[in-house]
Amino acid sequence: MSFASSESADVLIKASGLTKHYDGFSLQGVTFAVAEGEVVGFVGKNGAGKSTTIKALLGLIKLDGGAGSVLGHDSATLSHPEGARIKEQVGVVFDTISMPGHLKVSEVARVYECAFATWDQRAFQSYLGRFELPADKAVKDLSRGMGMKLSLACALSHGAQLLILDEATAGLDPMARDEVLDLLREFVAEPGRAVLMSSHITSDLDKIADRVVCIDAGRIVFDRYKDEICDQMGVARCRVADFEAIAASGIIPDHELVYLRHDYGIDVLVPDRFAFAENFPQVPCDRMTIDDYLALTLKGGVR
Ligand SMILES: Nc1ncnc2c1ncn2[C@@H]1O[C@H](COP(=O)(O)OP(=O)(O)OP(=O)(O)O)[C@@H](O)[C@H]1O
Repeated sequence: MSFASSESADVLIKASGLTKHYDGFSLQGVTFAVAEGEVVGFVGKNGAGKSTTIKALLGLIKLDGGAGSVLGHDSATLSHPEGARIKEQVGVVFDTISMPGHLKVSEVARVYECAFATWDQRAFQSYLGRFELPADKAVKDLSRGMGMKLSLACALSHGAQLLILDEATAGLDPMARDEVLDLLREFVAEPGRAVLMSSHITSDLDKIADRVVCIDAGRIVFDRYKDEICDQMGVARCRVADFEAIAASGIIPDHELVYLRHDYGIDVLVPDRFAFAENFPQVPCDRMTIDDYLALTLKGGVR
């Protein structure tokens, strides 16, 4: 298991040994941090524990063990009245729209104005324009993608310092997702800010994440800088004979030789694709994507 370190910059989110037991599922000592200036992608299979972790960090569920903190405040206190001021500084988007369906898009602002002293109506209007959201349409009549855009517009319009997005780009078309990624880049470019986003759309994370944290069955299985994965690593597309030759060469130590068999060959995780290409120029070795890395890590075998 590999863990990146966020200790040099200000830590805006900290999960320290979070545990939570449900019937048939447990979060098991989830530990990671998100530092100022970072976009951290939170990935894992369905039911791996991403939303549970996010809810625990936001103080929406009670932990059985460990502690979370958001902007330096204990997660457990965020749902108390004194946590309201901290929550103003956190923009949260879940994959479901949590606004009254009968409200028109233009009226949603009134609800937020009451909830957030920091509500910025001008910013909200500008996001409505940018996302081409129809002001006179009722929330219940929005498409899923439009609803997600509205939730994002709200999350970005109350002066948040931190964005926590749970599957927030699901349901958006590729162009809308690119727009949202641009917004997130703009957001995080301001000092003192960070983004934690869970997503199954790893191509989005390829484009924007600084780090990727992966959870599986309630445990963190890796926490790595994206550049380490995408710029340095590779996937060797091997025939059986290539695989045996790679194993025999010792260029990748046996206990690190992670592979995944397919009908058409064997994919091998290559820690340094440039060194690999020098040693095995005849074996095709692609740049590693986050998707490849997830598949190899979660489904691959170790020789
Ligand atoms: N309130 C609850 N009561 C019982 N079990 C729960 C509860 N909330 C979540 N779980 C269980 O916890 C596990 C993790 O769920 P969670 O929603 O955190 O997964 P996830 O990684 O966000 O999945 P997905 O990618 O499908 O959204 C699942 O097995 C789920 O059924």
